[in-house]
Amino acid sequence: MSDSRTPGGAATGGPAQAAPDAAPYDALLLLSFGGPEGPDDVVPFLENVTHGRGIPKERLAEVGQHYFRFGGVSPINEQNRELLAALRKDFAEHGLDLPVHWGNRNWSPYLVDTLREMAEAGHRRILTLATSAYAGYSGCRQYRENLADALALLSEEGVPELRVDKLRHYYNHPGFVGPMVESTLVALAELPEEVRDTAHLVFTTHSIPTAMAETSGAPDDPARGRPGGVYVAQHLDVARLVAGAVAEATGIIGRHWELVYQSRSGAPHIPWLEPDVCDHLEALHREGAPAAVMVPIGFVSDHMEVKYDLDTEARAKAAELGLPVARAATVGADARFVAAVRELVLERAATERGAQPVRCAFGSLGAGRDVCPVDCCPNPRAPRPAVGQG
Ligand SMILES: CC1=C(CCC(=O)O)c2cc3nc(cc4[nH]c(cc5[nH]c(cc1n2)c(C)c5CCC(=O)O)c(CCC(=O)O)c4C)C(CCC(=O)O)=C3C
Ligand SMILES: [Fe+2]
Repeated sequence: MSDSRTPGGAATGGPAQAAPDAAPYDALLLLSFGGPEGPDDVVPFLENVTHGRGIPKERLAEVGQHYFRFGGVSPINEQNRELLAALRKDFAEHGLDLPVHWGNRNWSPYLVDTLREMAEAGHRRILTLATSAYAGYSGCRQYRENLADALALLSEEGVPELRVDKLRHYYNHPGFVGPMVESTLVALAELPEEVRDTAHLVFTTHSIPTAMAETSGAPDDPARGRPGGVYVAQHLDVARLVAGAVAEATGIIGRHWELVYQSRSGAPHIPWLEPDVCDHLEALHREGAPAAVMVPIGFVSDHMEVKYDLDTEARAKAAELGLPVARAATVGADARFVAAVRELVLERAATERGAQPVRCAFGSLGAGRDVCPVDCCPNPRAPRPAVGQG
C-alpha cells in the first residue's frame, strides 16, 4: 500500500496534504473483551462472561485453572494497553487529532465507565474499534449490544447523549492480513529445516455453536447459505490469502492448509464448529504430516485463548505426538495494523461526510458494511437493542 491513494479520501491534490480529518467523530473507543488481572478477579470475571449462557460448571472450573496457571492474569489487558499507546502514537505522528479511550465488555476498565468519562470529556460522536475482526453474534453483535446497554445506563444517569458507531469488520484488510502472512513465515522458519517446506498451515479460530455460525452475517449475504455461514466464509478467505502469500514468499506451491477450531465451550450435546485443533494435530500425525504451523487468524492479540489453548494445550499434544509445531503471532500492536485502524477511521469519517473513500480489502468477499443490517448475526436467545445497525 505504498501508492499515492488517500485512503479515507481525507486529502487530495497538492503537495502539502491537509491534516487528516476524523470529523464528524470526536473520539475513538477501543472496545475489548477484558480479562482478570489477578487470582481474585478470575471467578468474578468468568461470572461476567458466562451469566445466563448455560456453560457447565466443570467447563468454568477448567477455564479458571487456565487463568490460575498464569497467576490469575490474562495477557489481554496489557496487550490492549500496548495497542492503545500505539494508536495514540500513530495518530499523533500522522497529525490525526482524535483522542483514543479504552473500555472492556467483561472487566475493568468497564465500557460504561469509559463512555461516561468520554461524555464528561465532551465527546459526543464516538467511533468504536472492537478487538474482534469477524462477523458473528459473539464477535460483533454482542459488542454492539453491550454498547447499547451502556448507553441506556448512562442515559438513565442523565449523561449527555452519545452517538456510537462501530468500524467495519477488518479481517480482510491488508493491515490485518499482511502481519499474519509475515508471522506465519517467521513461525515456519522456527521449524526444523527438513520439515519446513512440507509443514501444514493450521489456521485456527474460536469455535462457536454451529447454529450461531449458520446465522452469522445478513440473510442476503451469499455466504450465509454456505456451511458455517459468513463466520466460516470470512475465515476461509483469510486462510486462503495467507496460504497464497506464503506460497509466493517461499516458492512452495500446494502446501496443505486447513481451518480448524479451538476453545470450545458450552454443553457437550450442543454442536460447535469442528474439528478441534488438538484432534486435528492427532489426525495430521496419523496421516503422516511432518510438521504444522498454527496460525490463529481468529484473534487480534496473543491473549489467553492463544497462550493457553494453543501454546500450552496444543503444544503439549504435539509434543506427545512427536509432531514439530510452531505458532504464528497475532497482529497485536503491529505498526501495519495500527496504520490500518487509522485508515479505517478516516475511511469511515469520510463516508459519514458523504464522500466515497477507497475501501481496502483483500480476498473474495470485499469490504464489509459500515452499518450492520438489523437482522444479521442474531442473538441466539432473544433480540436485544444494539448500536451500529439500521
Ligand atoms: C467468537 C469468539 C471470540 C473471538 C472474538 C472476540 O475476541 O470477541 C472470543 C474471544 C474471547 N473469549 C475469551 C474468553 C472467554 N470466552 C468464553 C466463552 C465463549 N466465547 C465464545 C466466542 C468467542 N470468544 C463463545 C460462543 C463462548 C460461550 C459463551 C457465550 O456464548 O458467550 C469464556 C467462558 C469460559 C469458556 O471458555 O467456556 C471465556 C473466559 C477472551 C478473553 C481471553 C483472555 O482472557 O485473554 C477472548 C478474547
Ligand atoms: Fe470466548
